[in-house]
Amino acid sequence: MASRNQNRPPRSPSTGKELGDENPLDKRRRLGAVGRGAGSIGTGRTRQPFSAVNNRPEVTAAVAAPEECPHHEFTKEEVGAILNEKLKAKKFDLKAKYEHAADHNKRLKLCVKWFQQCDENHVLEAEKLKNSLESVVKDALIQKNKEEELNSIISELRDNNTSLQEKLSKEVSEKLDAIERHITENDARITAEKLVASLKEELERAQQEIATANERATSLDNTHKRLQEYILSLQQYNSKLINDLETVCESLKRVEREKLTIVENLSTLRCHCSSLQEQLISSRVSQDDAVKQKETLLNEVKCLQGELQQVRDDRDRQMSQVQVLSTEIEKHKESTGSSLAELDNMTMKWKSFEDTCSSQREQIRILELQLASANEKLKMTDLSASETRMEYLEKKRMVEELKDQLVDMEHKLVDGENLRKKLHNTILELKGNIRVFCRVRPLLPDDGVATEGAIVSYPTSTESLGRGIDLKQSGQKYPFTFDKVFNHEASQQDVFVEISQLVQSALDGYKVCIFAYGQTGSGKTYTMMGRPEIPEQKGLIPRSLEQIFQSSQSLKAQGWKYKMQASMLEIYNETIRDLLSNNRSVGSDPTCPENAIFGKQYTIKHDANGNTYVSDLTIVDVSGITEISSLLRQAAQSRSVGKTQMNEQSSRSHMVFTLRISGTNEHRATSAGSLNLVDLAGSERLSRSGATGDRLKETQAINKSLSCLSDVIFALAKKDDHVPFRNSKLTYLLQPCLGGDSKTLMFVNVSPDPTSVGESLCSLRFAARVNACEIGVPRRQMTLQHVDSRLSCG
Ligand SMILES: Nc1ncnc2c1ncn2[C@@H]1O[C@H](COP(=O)(O)OP(=O)(O)OP(=O)(O)O)[C@@H](O)[C@H]1O
Repeated sequence: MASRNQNRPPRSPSTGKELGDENPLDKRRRLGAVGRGAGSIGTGRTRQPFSAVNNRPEVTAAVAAPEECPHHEFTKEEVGAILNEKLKAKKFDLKAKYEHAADHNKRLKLCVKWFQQCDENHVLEAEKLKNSLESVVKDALIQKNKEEELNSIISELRDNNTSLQEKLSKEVSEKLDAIERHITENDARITAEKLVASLKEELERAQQEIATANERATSLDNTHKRLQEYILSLQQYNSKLINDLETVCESLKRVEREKLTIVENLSTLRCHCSSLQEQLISSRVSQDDAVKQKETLLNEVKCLQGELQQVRDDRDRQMSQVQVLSTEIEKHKESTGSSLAELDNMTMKWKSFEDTCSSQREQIRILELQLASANEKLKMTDLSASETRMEYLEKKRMVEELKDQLVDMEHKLVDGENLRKKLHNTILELKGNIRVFCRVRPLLPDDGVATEGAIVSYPTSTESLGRGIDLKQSGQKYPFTFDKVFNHEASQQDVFVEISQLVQSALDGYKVCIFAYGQTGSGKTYTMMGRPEIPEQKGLIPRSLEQIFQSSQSLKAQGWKYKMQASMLEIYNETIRDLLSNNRSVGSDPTCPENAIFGKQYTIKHDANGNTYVSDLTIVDVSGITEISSLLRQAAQSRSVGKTQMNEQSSRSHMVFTLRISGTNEHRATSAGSLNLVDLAGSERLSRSGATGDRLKETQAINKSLSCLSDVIFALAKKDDHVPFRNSKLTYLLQPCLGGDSKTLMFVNVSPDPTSVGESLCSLRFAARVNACEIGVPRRQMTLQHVDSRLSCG
């Protein structure tokens, strides 16, 4: 700032204007004033103010009354005004003109006088100035010397000054730089301060975050510890399970060995039993003979006793006769009057009677001997009969014991089989595989006739008993093993027994999916739905629902309450259709556009828990089997069915029945399970189906979605990163069941029809692929509060 003032030109002290801007008259006046001032100093006269030095409004007063003020000082403008003044009076007003001219003259005189005075003053001043100039010149010489000195000093000073200026400019530039630096530093400091402030905020935030993170870390640590404990307990449980598994496997082997020995024992026991039964029968026969013999002997004895009695009666009678005769003889002898002839006669008679008596006595003795021997025989027979009876009772007891053993063994066998199934299921659950059951339907009247025996057979070896199936095609045998194989004799109840545990787990909070796959007419709909109106022919869907309702009723005693919601849809030609919608006309042609429910989107969505939802789908709250039965009837009537060359009533769509089960318990535990039962449309070769028009379109859509299903299965089996679930509505709908954490079971239905052997082979190969698929360990959606938080799971 100082340097800037230094560079400025000097200002006039009176006007404040810069002197460089001063006009020449003002300059002259200023100099005059200086001169007058100087003169006044030199002459000692009173200083005459020269108003030209300033432009104050004295001018007007001077012009107005010059005659009244003989020392009036004229300004340039006044002089100019007086000189240029013209006559303002009228042309013919000479008096006025004269007065004006006199006045003008007066003023001019005054002006001239003032001018002369000024001039005198100037002369005086000039002299004074001259004198002073001389003294000044002297002074000037002195001054010049001084000036020279001063000049040298000045030049030195200039040099100094320049160097100082340079220094100054340098310093100024440095200072400017420093200022700039300072500014930048200031800016930087401000930004740094801002940064510091923001950093402080961030620090605070970070500290807060650290604190929360620490809290989280501690909680995570706790969780980690708990998890580690849980993992440890799981590992222990796992190792215990593995140990259990090993022991169970060993016990299973032992059980199987025992089973084998039991089976052998059983067969030998059966043989023994049958021989014993034969013996029993023969002993019964011999006992019967002995009894008969005894009876005949008893009859004989009775006859003989009768005869003996008769003989005894005869003897007694004859004895009484003899006595009568003897008394008569005594009478005759006493009377001696009877004739000797009569006496001889009588003697003869008596003798003959005596003979008869002795012969009869002999007969009696013989008969008594016979009776004794018969009695002996009877005793013997009785003895042998009682022995036989004893033997029979002993044999009977043995048979009973064997029967008990047999029942025991059969129970053991069933228990062993159940244990094996349970272990097998546990192993599968641990492996996370899709389970596959195979079902072969009986031959139907419309099926072809096999030329070289049946195409389906079942191996009888212990390891594949009930699990193996062999398919014969062109003389070659293709063996397959599944988790269970049901032959054509298996009833609906036999099939249901095997899946009842799986169905039960839906109540326990698991997602369960059962679907039936197979060529058209192989028995999928029969297996899944059956004929609900005939009790023995009810399929898996009605049976599962009955079981679920019964179990939910019995679980009420343990404080569980369940809410169940049912929905049913079909995927027909890649379009979802609501089977429970009341807006839909029943039994109608699926290809007819009038059957579409306008405005309904039916889009499939999966949530984070792997639950599937279909928008706009009718969901019905159900609380009993009667409601379900009517829903199933409604759905069956709405389903798209058509006749094909392979099946009278062929399902032309994939049908999905879903029952969502949510349970709550008094202890605030909750479970959320679901049961998905799927009856797929049947695969069929276009060449065999004989389909045209809409049927052809349907068949193509069915085959495409089933091929998408097989693509998904193959990708899962290969553990591909990308599984094409979205390629079809069916696979996208089944995504949580195929690629998630649900318990999934597939039924592969096989037709024993020899003309379908190619399709059956394809189905069995596909099923074998499915059986090898690992989809993950089933996860239970269950929360248990107040029990053990570690057991809570999604
Ligand atoms: N286990 C069985 N016992 C008795 N009859 C059966 C059995 N399985 C299937 N059937 C009969 O076979 C015929 C075809 O069965 P179903 O309609 O269930 O086949 P599908 O595989 O569902 O065929 P589509 O895929 O064409 O619908 C029906 O008449 C059914 O009653």
